Amino acid sequence: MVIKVAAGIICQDDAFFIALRKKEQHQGGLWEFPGGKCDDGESPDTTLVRELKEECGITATEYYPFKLISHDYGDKQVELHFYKVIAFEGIAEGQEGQETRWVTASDLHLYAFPEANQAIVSALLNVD
Ligand SMILES: Nc1nc2c([nH]c(=O)n2[C@H]2C[C@H](O)[C@@H](COP(=O)(O)OP(=O)(O)OP(=O)(O)O)O2)c(=O)[nH]1
Ligand SMILES: [Mg+2]
Repeated sequence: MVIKVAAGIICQDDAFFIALRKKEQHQGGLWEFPGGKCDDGESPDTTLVRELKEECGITATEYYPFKLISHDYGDKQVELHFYKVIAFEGIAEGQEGQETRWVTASDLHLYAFPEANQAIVSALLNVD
């Protein structure tokens, strides 16, 4: 079964907001763009807004689809809907005790991301 996920590449002043996945989570100990699984019948847009509120305390107001990545981790198959979030209300802060950082594109290589994110990290280096 493929797990549908929405994740937000939150952009502000040439930096991106990333969060450290908890050790006990799938792909734990690696950095991520905040987001989570779509509930049954939920659109990725709706998931994105819900998860960013829950995990980062922000309300995304302007966002657009950036890349769709399907990846098989062996134990889990995911379909990741990555969005660029270019405007939001509130201050982005980890709401679940997770470590977070604002990182420029050129510093993203200093952080270890899940395998499925490699194409995103490369695209961010080339695009912005
Ligand atoms: N959020 C997020 N998930 C990612 C990224 N890259 C990546 O491979 N994933 C994978 C890890 C997980 O298998 C899945 C997302 O699950 P999640 O743990 O964020 O889901 P959730 O927030 O609904 O968490 P939970 O309630 O199940 O704990 O997608 C990423 O950049 N952001
Ligand atoms: Mg999550």
